[in-house]
Amino acid sequence: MTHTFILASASPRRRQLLAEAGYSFEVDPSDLIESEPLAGVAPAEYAADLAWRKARAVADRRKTGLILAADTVCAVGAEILNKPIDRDDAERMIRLQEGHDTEVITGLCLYRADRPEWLGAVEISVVRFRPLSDSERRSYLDSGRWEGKSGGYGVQDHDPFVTVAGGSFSNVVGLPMERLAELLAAHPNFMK
Ligand SMILES: Cc1cn([C@H]2C[C@H](O)[C@@H](COP(=O)(O)OP(=O)(O)OP(=O)(O)O)O2)c(=O)[nH]c1=O
Repeated sequence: MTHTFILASASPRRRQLLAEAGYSFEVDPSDLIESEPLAGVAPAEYAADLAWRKARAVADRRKTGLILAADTVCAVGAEILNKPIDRDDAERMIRLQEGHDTEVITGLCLYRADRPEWLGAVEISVVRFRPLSDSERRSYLDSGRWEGKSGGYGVQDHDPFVTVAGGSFSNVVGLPMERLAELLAAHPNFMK
């Protein structure tokens, strides 16, 4: 079964995952300015809230249609890692994650602009981050592959220092495809 979504995202990874799974959709990014997490906010709460706000921003503009939005963050303990703002920030994030099992959390929101009604979910995967030598770290940071990616890495880029040790791979890349399919199957009336 295919569904027509409005994908409220500028992420090429989300676009690719949805297309590969055979969903029909158009792209209309939210352009939401992502606020930094407030102290004490749990990563799952933060990601779910941002996904909802991205969906809501597009729903307000479009007035009709089924909006799909997501937000992915990495977490080391309670510390939330968003997209690095520059190379130094990427280095800070990489160093924080080295030698740890980290969590990658994606908040997902399906929002019906015409009613309005929404469904939300949060998916958590575990990523194992091995320590890097100084020269490995430097050459990785020089590569710029950290740009636009939460935590400063892309598990899909096949960098040898990160592996998914638990949970969904697509969730780490930005969209938990299994969870999306479950949500749609569990709420058939939502689609009508
Ligand atoms: C951890 C990780 C994140 N990412 C990406 C997915 C997301 O594009 C990005 C997290 O930032 P997001 O704010 O979730 O998304 P975005 O700004 O790219 O796009 P939009 O808000 O318009 O939907 O990090 C990877 O590509 N690979 C990874 O391994």
